Formats: sequence, C-alpha cells, structure tokens
Amino acid sequence: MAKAQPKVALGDGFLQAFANIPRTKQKAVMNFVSKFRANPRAPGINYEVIRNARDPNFRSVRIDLDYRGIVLSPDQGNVYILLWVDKHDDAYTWAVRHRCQIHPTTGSLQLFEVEHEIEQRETDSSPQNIAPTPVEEQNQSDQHTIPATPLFNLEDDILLSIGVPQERLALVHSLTSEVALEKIERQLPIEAFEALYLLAAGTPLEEILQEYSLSKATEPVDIEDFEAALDNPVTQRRFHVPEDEQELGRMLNAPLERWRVFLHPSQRQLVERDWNGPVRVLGGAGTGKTVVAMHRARWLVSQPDWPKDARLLFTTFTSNLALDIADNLRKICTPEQAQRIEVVNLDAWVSQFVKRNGYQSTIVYPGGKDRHYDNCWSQAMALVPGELGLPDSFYKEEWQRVILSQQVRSRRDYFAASRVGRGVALNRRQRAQIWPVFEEMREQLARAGFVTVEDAIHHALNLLQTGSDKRSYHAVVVDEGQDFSAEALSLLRALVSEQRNDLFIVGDAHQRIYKRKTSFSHCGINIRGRGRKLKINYRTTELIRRYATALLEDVEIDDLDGGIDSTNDYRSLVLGQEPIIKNFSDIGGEVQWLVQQIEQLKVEDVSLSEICLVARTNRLCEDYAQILQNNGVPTHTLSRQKSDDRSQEGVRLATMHRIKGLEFRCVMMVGINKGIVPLSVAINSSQDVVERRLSDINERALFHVAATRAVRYLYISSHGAPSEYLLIKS
Ligand SMILES: Nc1ncnc2c1ncn2[C@@H]1O[C@H](COP(=O)(O)OP(=O)(O)OP(=O)(O)O)[C@@H](O)[C@H]1O
Repeated sequence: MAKAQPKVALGDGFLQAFANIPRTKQKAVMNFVSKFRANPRAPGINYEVIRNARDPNFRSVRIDLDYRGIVLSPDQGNVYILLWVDKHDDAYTWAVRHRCQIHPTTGSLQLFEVEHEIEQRETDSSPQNIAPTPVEEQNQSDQHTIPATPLFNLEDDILLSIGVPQERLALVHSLTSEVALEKIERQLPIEAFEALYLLAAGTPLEEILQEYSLSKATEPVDIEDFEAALDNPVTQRRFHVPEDEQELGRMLNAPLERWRVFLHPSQRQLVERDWNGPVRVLGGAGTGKTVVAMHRARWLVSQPDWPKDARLLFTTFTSNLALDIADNLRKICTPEQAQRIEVVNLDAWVSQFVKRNGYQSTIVYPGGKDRHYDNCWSQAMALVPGELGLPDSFYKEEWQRVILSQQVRSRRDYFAASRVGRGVALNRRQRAQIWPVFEEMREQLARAGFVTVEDAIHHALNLLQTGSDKRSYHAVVVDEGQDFSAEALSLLRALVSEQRNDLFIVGDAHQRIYKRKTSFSHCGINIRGRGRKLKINYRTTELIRRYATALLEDVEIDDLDGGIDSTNDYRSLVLGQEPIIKNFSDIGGEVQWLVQQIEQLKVEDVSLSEICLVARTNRLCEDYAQILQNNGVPTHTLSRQKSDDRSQEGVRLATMHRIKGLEFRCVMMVGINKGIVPLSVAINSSQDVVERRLSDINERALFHVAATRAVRYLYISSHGAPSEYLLIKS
C-alpha cells in the first residue's frame, strides 16, 4: 500500500532561529527547507540520532558544512517537524535541552526546555555535587522569608487540563510568586505558562479553558498520533504546516512576523468558522483585532464555496490603516485570494461610489487644509440670530449631532428631529430662527461643488436602497468599528445581504477618537449571540497597558452595541517596566532629556526608526522635530498619506491621531502640558456641558491610543505645568 503523503510542519522556534542566522547562510537553509518540504524522505537527507537528547524523536539533519537542522521525526506516522536551525554544536546543544511531546490530556504538541531535568540528573549521579534545582532554590530562598503560600492551590487534574506536563506538576506546585512563575517560563509549554499567568492574575479557570480551546477531549488522546496533534488549535499556536511552496516562501521571507501564521487559539476560534450573521469582536489595544480581521478575510475568500467573482470589502475608518492592511493582506494571501478582497477606507469608497453614479461634488472636511469646509461654514454663520445669544460652538455641534447625523434637510424635519443628549433645549420658534444657518451651509457647499461626508454616505445609501446601483459584496470585514457613524454602519449593512458570514466588525470604543457612540442594532446590524472579546495583549507590556487604561477607568465606555465594555479583563503576558514620566521647566530641558534617552536607547540596540515622538498637535510635532535636528538627532515626520517605511532613518514624529494603528518599540509622548493635553480648544470651545464631557472622553481616548502604541518603552514628558491627565494614578 502506498504510504500517506508526509506532513511537514515548521515550528515558530525554527523561524526565530532562522531569522538569527547570517543572511549569507539563510539561502542554503531556504533551499534545504524547500527540498525537505517536498520530500522529507529524499535520499539526500540524512537523519542523525542525537546522543544525550532527552527526546527520543529528535534527529539532526545536515544543511551544509556548518549548519544543522533539528527535526522531530517520530517513528510512527508520517510527520516531520522542523524545530530549530543553528551551527552544528549549538544545534545539538539546543536539541539536548528541549523536548517536544503530545500532552496526554489536551492533545496538543508541546515544546519546552528540560535543562532543569538535566541538572537534576547530573546532581543525582554525583552526590558530592549537590547544586539545588530551581524548585529547591526557590524553596530555600523562601525559607528566609514568611512561610511560603503556594501560588496555585489547584489539583493535578486541573493543572493537566491547562496543559501543564506531568513532569512539571511538582515544579508548579512549588511556586510561591508570579516572579517565580516568570522565571520558569521556558520550562513550560507556552499555553501552560500563559494559562498559569492568567490564573495568577485572577482570570477564572473556565474562561481560560474556553479561550485556549481546552475543553475536555471527548476521545482519549493518543500521544503517538502526531498528525492529529498538528490539527489541535493549541498546537497551531506554534507549529504550522505550510499549504504549498508559496506559503513556505512567505513564511521564510518574514520569519519574525509571527502573526502571519501562528494564531492564538482564541483568535483562531473567531476566524475559522461559519457565523450565522454579523459578528462583533471587541478587544483592548494590541489584542490582535486587526490580525484577526485580516485572517478572517483570508479565510472567507479561501473557502471552497466562495462564489466565483464574488468580492469581499475590507474597510476601515482611516486611510493609512487601509494602506497598511492592504500591504499585510498581500503577505498572507495568494494573489487569487488577494484579488477577491477590496481594501479601502469607507470615505474613499463612498467618494468613488457616488462619483460613479454621476454625483459631481467633492467631499470636504472641517479643519481640512484646503479650508473649503470652514469657509462655507463662516458664510453660513453670518445668519446666526444674535438675539438667541447662543455661542458659535453651539451651531457647530447642532450641525454635527443633529442636522448631519439625522440627515435633517428641511425646516419641517428640524422641528421633528430628536435633540436627546444636547445640553441646550430649543422650542419650536427657536428652531425656526436657527434653521437658516444650516440651510445656508448646505447651500454654500452645493454652490461650490462640495459635500460633507455624512451627506455623501446618505446619498450612497439612497442609491443602494432605491436599487439605482445594485453593488454588493459577498462579505464585509470592518476594522476600527468604533469610529463609524450610524449612517456609515447602515451603509455597510446595505452592502451585503443578510446571510451567513455577512459582516465581521472589530473595534474598541476606548480608542474612539473621531465619532460619537452608536449602536449596531440601531443600524440594522444584529449581533445577538455573536459578540466576542479578545483578552490577550500582544503589543505592550502589562505595566504600560495598566498605565494607559487608568485614564479611562472611571469613564463609562460602550461596547458598540448599547452596552458597557470594561478594561479590566485583558492583560499582557510580559510585565515590563513602568512608564517614565518627567516634567521640566522649559522645552529646552525636556528635549535635552529626550536626546539623552534616545542615546541610551541606541546603546540598548533600539534603532532610531523604532522610536516615535508623539505630540498633540502638528505644530508641536514641527517644533520638536526642529529642536531634535538642532541637537543632531535625525527625524522623520509621518505623513497622513503614506504608510511608515521603516527603512528610512530617523526618529519618527507623529501626532496622536496619526500614530493610531501603528506600534513602536519606544514611544515618547512629549509636550504633555496643561492646556495641550487635553487640548483646551477642543474642550473649551463648547459651552455645553454634555459636549465638554464627550470631548474630554475623546481626549482621554487619544492619550490612551498614543500610550498603547508602545511595545516596550513609554516615556511621557511635559514642560511648564503638566497635563492633569498625568496626575491620575495607574
Ligand atoms: N497571533 C499572534 N501572534 C503573534 N503576534 C500577534 C498575534 N496577534 C497579534 N499579534 C501582534 O500584536 C500586535 C497587535 O496586533 P493588532 O494590531 O492586530 O492589534 P489591535 O487589537 O488591532 O490593536 P489596536 O486596537 O491597538 O490598534 C501586532 O504587533 C501583531 O503583530
């Protein structure tokens, strides 16, 4: 009988090791891996048994004169897993220190260090040399302090259910602190370490089992069945079977971009399944919402029943994020899959759509560089009825919150419009007096050939609803769902028929910096039973996350569908260091300190392009750029239209709005002064208490967004009086 096709997988560690070898050697490894994937039993591939290896299934394979690969090659089945690559001796040392086996309870394939077992074995065999094992070491150090209480008071079967290997039970029972847990991280399989970390932080066991797809196996696990283990979602967190040569090429070309292949089980659960209608995925900053949305799009268009010629719309609020997503989708999709996905920010989509349908007007924005919108507004404001004594800010807010958002188009409409949530009450007569201002604004815009984005969206919606343009998509995936207006959400609803897998929306209202709260259900998007949340932060450290969320803790933040969302149910898995917060008497002192920090970071191997200085306004960005340059620090200001090209040298400069969606190893929030953050003109331009409160929430969200872009280091500095936000304790 013909032997089944061999299954070749790559571990995340292999890719990491591959990334670390010199470029000149990578070519040989690539050629080897390609040959190996095609036929791991090819005559030219010699499997050497590794003496001293704790894992009987480890073999070494020769790549060239110097380099060896470490492969898991079990006797049974037809599975080959590339685990590591390194120089001959280093590869062997790695192999001796690790073990890769199937967990008998969870059925996942686990990789972890066995160094401590080796030490133990050595001590066992030489009684005169009694070095303590890590467990003993910890117990010994604990003897000098208070009697140690175990960190986990859990039965063995519970520890086994979260993937702790049998041989690590004693070690886990002996732990008495989170610090001790962090120290043994590498001796545990990743999922067991994370589950213990989350348990220690107070996450309920049930939730962890659910997040990690660790529900009890219905059938007994066969610890020799490596093929079945590769299908386990927990295994897929670290091991991946490339579908074809192209996918293998994509993996090796970007070995450190783990998100491309290794989804966390909680992410995979959202991506690879049919949903019976619209899905809403919440998640704090850095929890992988964009990653999930991209994989969801790829998964949908790669299904065998995806109709020929059908299209998927992937949309976002900001244009830079749409650019990044289009780039990243190309990295995970085949050209055929990529062709089925249209990536465009919604405003641009609307503009193209209405133009194609004969609409001549150009969309203009308040505060736009061209000043078109603001000029029209000034003309309209000439009609303000002075006798009412309402401030100018009132009219702007009324225009945004009532006229545009409810598409009020006549005086009669205005009489009937809802003004719930507006601080100033108006009777019918007053509305009649005010109406001409808004009528004039539309007139001014129309005369100059302009339109607001709200009106253009409304027009697009009309075209679809009246059937004038039957454009539709087979599925719509949305990132930054929190920033879409009600009308925009209704438009998205109209773009795809109500059907299985129709809409997939990710978002986080803690990061809402443009619009006001909306509710999906009011826009015809019914997510009942299909609301989910991502809970692990991959980007920032825990201490940065805590600091960045503290500012929003007492603020009620919505869940995009009329409910409340919280910040205390997501975590980072690396503690990291506290953000550094400094105040200076003047900008000169501040910049001097920044320059010193930049120098220090360079010593720590952080390149200039991995540092981003963030300020509240464009003007401030320009000032800091100038002063840094005067101090000999090259800078590069991020533009609105282009994605950041990290090959360009220089410390990045960006406004808090521009940095949204990006991430940097080091973020320096600068000029966080009183009056600047929150921006006093943003808060005080309104005399309406409700508006002021909402503007303050937007400003807090902006601060939160900026702080959560930091991967490892967060510096916050001010000069003169510091912002009141800096006084809030994390
Ligand atoms: N499965 C994964 N494996 C490795 N890295 C991941 C994974 N998922 C996400 N990440 C990384 O975590 C970081 C945050 O991901 P992403 O931008 O998707 O989060 P987000 O929730 O959209 O963030 P935000 O809302 O703050 O913009 C990125 O660096 C991404 O590559």
